[in-house]
Amino acid sequence: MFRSGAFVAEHVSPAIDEQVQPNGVDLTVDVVFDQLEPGRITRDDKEIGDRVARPLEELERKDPDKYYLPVGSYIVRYGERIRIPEGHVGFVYPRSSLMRNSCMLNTAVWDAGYEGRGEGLLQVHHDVELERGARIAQLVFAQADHAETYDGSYQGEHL
Ligand SMILES: O=c1ccn([C@H]2C[C@H](O)[C@@H](COP(=O)(O)OP(=O)(O)OP(=O)(O)O)O2)c(=O)[nH]1
Repeated sequence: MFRSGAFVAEHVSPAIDEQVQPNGVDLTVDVVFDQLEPGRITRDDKEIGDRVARPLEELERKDPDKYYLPVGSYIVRYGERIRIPEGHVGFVYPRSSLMRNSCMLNTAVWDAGYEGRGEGLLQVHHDVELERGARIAQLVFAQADHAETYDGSYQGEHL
């Protein structure tokens, strides 16, 4: 069973009223990164390629609160601290207005016990303007059995 947005909001901070939806909580964009170098995934380890935060303003359109993103792919860090409670698994979907603007957010599984400010893969298929702090995604919780809780290398990231 998927939980209500009000329940999800108890595990997301900050979560103002505007972010709380019937079935989940909207997440905002905090930082957008360009990946600079290849990463590496081996049988027993992984390495994240170097990245750099994109500037918040561009030469011709000075507005320090906005990202102007040309077609490409980017890593985004969400603005909220997220905690996945025991007995649950989290999923993040793009906000439909993002998708309707030819952009997509690719996401993975959010494990029970994880806590941090997570990341997503933003695919921009048509240039787009995103204000820092704008809502771009929605987190939902499903109830789930599990043996252990998350204890990986991303635990506590960006808190
Ligand atoms: O779109 C997502 C999905 C998950 N996470 C967070 C929550 C999740 O619990 C954690 C680790 O995800 P996963 O287990 O898929 O990553 P991994 O590459 O297997 O890392 P580890 O070896 O630490 O398990 O990353 C995100 O930030 N973004």
